[in-house]
Amino acid sequence: MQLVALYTTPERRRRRNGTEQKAARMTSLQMSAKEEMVEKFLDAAARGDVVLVTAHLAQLPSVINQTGYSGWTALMLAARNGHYDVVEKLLSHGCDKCLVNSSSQTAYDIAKFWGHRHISNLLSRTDEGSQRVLPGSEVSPQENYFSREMLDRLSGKRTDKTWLESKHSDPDTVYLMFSKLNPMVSMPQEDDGGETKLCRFRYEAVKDLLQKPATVLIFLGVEKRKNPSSSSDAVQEPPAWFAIGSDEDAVELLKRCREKNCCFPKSPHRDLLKLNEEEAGVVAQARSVLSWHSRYSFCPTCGSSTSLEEAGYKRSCLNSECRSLQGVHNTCYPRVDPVVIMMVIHPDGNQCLLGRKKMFPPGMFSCLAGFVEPGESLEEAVRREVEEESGVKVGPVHYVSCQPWPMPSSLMMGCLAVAMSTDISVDESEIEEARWFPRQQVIDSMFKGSRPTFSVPPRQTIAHQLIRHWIGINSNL
Ligand SMILES: NC(=O)c1ccc[n+]([C@@H]2O[C@H](COP(=O)([O-])OP(=O)(O)OC[C@H]3O[C@@H](n4cnc5c(N)ncnc54)[C@H](O)[C@@H]3O)[C@@H](O)[C@H]2O)c1
Ligand SMILES: [Mg+2]
Ligand SMILES: [Mg+2]
Ligand SMILES: [Mg+2]
Ligand SMILES: [Zn+2]
Repeated sequence: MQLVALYTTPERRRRRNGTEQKAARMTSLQMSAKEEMVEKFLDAAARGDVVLVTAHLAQLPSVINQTGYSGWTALMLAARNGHYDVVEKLLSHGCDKCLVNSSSQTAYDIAKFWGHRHISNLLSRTDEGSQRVLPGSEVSPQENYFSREMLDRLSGKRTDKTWLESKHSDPDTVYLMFSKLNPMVSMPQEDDGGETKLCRFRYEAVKDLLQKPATVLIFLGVEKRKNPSSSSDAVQEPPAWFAIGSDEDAVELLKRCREKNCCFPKSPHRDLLKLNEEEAGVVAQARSVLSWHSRYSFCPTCGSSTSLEEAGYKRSCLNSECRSLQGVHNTCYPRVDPVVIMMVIHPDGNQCLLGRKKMFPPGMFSCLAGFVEPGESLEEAVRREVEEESGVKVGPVHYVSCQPWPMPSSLMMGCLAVAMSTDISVDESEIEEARWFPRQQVIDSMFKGSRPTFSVPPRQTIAHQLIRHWIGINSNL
């Protein structure tokens, strides 16, 4: 294993490799203020100056994962030099512990190589036996795309008709427009960083639609307060958000919007992954509830018509004799389909099992996944789906994090699992190919290193995050 030796000052650090030699030719005057700050931050981390590290993070939070000229992050430097308190501080600020240096080492690899066991334990909490390949809980919870909640759902208000009506006509209320389950968005312009944005409407622009019987209106929640202590917030309620599902012609709906480049995306699997994290969370909620309404127009118990209640969160049967009106029935409420998605680790701890479906883009491999069946635990669903799809037998299973997946309404529960057998025999009806991939090959593909032999799904998918998670916690030393 190749590890660059460590330096404690920016000057010494830059002398180490090609990039560094180039940087050494650069005087500090030529460095931009930002670059200089990054170098000072990295130097503080390498020296174990937790006070200075904290000050830099407060001044410029984006510095946290920067690598500077050495290609090492602050976490790697602190892990190299055994600075436990700096590692702890960086983790508590949400630093990315999966990043690798030019030798494909994570901070965990580095701490382990240099014998800082208290730090490698902090970075992964690895134990003996099967725990060796199946490390424990994350230091900070992982947040997946579609998971962020920018709205407070205020479910208690769903039955408060007076409050809801006052919010309908409130000039601050935000309405999102959906056609065939897709939100109206403005497509990226050159000057806005390539982000797709939701089109937001006010009451005046949509009030005629709210009167139409075919319109489905969902109360999504009120904006979470960013600074709850501010005095103006105490008197003013934060804006409420609603989603409108309309059956009007999409071209007519688009005419209502004054923004440029508006459309209803044709490919949700691609286009809904381009929103910012906050809007993605709102779309996950709205799209799943709207899709439930579109699929459950009639009572699943007796087939009668239903009425929409509780601000879009309930459908009640209109047949007074129906069983669904006695007691609580899950047919009346929006459905969520649980799915397990798993990163299966080889018993040697250094390879993982990935598969590809026929519909995947050429060369892409991903984690295996499957629907949880009735009366089945998460762990059993993982074992059954992996064996069905690849023939591999799985032992211990650990939950990592989950992701709402609004196509139309899955909850992806991400797990790590240890294989107990290694022979692969794929179920060709579901999977075209499954293979064991060595860690180095996965790192090369993930970080576009040398000669990637395959591709992984985009960062917005939990599959991608599970693969990164494994790279970050599992060393190949
Ligand atoms: N976010 C991600 O990273 C990610 C990655 C992989 C899969 N997924 C999602 O996970 C879902 C499940 O994965 P899978 O397709 O491999 O599952 P799977 O292996 O269970 O196979 C799917 C088949 O199971 C059957 N099935 C059983 N219950 C079902 C239900 N409630 N709804 C629909 N079909 C059901 C159908 O015949 C379907 O074709 C997919 O729909 C996909 O959208 C998301
Ligand atoms: Mg399956
Ligand atoms: Mg599957
Ligand atoms: Mg299945
Ligand atoms: Zn009924």
